[in-house]
Formats: sequence, structure tokens, C-alpha cells
Amino acid sequence: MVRVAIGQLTSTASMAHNLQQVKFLVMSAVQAGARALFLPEASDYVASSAEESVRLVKSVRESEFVKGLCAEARREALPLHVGIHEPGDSPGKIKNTLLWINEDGQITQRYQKIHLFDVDIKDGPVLKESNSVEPGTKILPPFDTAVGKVGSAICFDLRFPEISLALRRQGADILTFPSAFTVPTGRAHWEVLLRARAIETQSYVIAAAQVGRHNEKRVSYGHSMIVDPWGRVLAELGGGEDATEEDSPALATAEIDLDLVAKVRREVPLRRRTDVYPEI
Ligand SMILES: O=C(O)CNC(=O)[C@H](CS)NC(=O)CCC(=O)C(=O)O
Repeated sequence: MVRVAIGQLTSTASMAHNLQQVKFLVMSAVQAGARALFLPEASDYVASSAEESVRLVKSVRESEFVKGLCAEARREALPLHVGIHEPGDSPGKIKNTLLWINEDGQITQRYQKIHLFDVDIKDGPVLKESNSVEPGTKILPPFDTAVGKVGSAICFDLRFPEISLALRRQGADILTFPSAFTVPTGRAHWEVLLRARAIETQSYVIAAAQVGRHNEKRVSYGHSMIVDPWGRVLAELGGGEDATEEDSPALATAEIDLDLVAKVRREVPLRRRTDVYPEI
């Protein structure tokens, strides 16, 4: 058994402020005895427009936020899983990136979000992530960590079971979905989707999320969650309409039991009928 932590925060356009919040979460995770801390998508900043998002972006070498995180990880010997932005390959574009920073403070894994959130919901959010973000083109092969084999995806990727099934097939014990869900879609779909991915892949799901008001235009749902391979919610933070100051920054922990992963997979074998439908 090994303890993991999820950290929830309200990132703004100030990277210095966001780094302060994350430092508090690192300290809390260490105090709680966690062996890894999982942070939300876009922890470095949440901007109020595509233009501002592009204007704020820094390479990881130049980002005070990422350099600060690497220093924290090394000082506390605590691996960090964190969503940030990076400059894109074409001008005027950025990447929505996930980093694994190991206990030596080194960036050892990187994933670029492959599904972009372009939605136009009547009386709801209108967001065109592709205005500023370049989609990734690869799945990051699941990687070994002190808490298990981690398969990473980001936020809207959660809605596409194919990526979760691919990560599971490549050996993941834990799926992660660092997120910044909107309030209406979160209320309708967040928990159901997370638990469905956990149940159908028979894996832990760790989903750290942004919460509350980032700026005049943007509010996030919160409800960061850890789900076990049987679909039980082991830990959940607050959010939604009733978000309070206690919800940000906030930390929760749970125990990862890899024997439970093996047990669930043994007891309920999911033998696919790939003679009937294509393997994904
Ligand atoms: O803009 C940034 O910097 C950070 N990125 C995000 O907030 C992204 C793209 S706008 N949000 C989502 O994918 C929400 C998905 C969602 O809410 C759903 O699937 O219902």
C-alpha cells in the first residue's frame, strides 16, 4: 500500500500566485505521507482568452513555475504530476502538456493532450481550445513510478474511452486525468466518466482538478477525485456551485493497493471479443 495525494487549486493568470498555491500543496502532501502528488491541468496558469494564454506561455527552462516545482520535488523527494502549457511548434500556438517530475526534480515524462475541448453549448460554456492549442499526436506509454504504473491523459481526453483502454492495454495500473472541467459539464458527467473509466479498465483513476473562479469568464467544477478499480470513490474534494475557500487550495489522499488491481482483474476477467469488434 502506498499513499498518493491529489491537489486542487484555482490557477489565475499569475504564475507566481499559482506557484505559491502549489508549494502549499506540496507541503501538505509531504505532511500527509504521500509518495506522489497529482496536480490539475493548467496548474501554471488559466488565462481569460486564447491571446492571453499564448502571451503567458514559457518554455519549461524559462518557466519560474516549472523551475519552482522541480526545486520542490527535489527538496522534498516527492514526485509531481502536473499540467502546464508549453510553446507550440507553430507561432501563436501552445501545447497543453502533462509533466512527470521525479523525486530528483527531473522532468522524465511528457504528454501532450490529444483531444481538444471545442464546444458551443446553448446557455453554457463556449470554448474553442484549438484557437490556441496544438493537439498532441501520441499516447505516452505508461511509466513506472513508486506508486504504480501510470498512464496519463488530460481533461477532455476522459470522454474518449479509447485512450484509457489503450493505456490499460499497455500496462497501466493507474489512469490520471488532470482537469479543468466546466461547472455544467462537470455536474452532468465528471463523476460518471471517472468511475466508468476506472471500472472498465479495472484501474485506479486519479483526477486532480481546477476549482472555482479563475477570472471574470472562467469557473471550474473541482471535485478532484481518486477512484479505485472497483469504481469506489476513495477521496473527493469540494467544488461546483457550493465551492468555498476551503476548496482551494485543498488536498486529499488515498491508498493505492496494486493487489486490489490484480484481484479485480482476476475475479472479473474482461476477455474482449476482438473476433466480433475491432481491438482498440
Ligand atoms: O485553458 C487552459 O489553460 C486549460 N485547459 C482547459 O481548461 C481545457 C480546455 S478549454 N478544459 C477542458 O478540456 C474541459 C473539459 C470539460 O469541461 C468537459 O469535457 O466537459
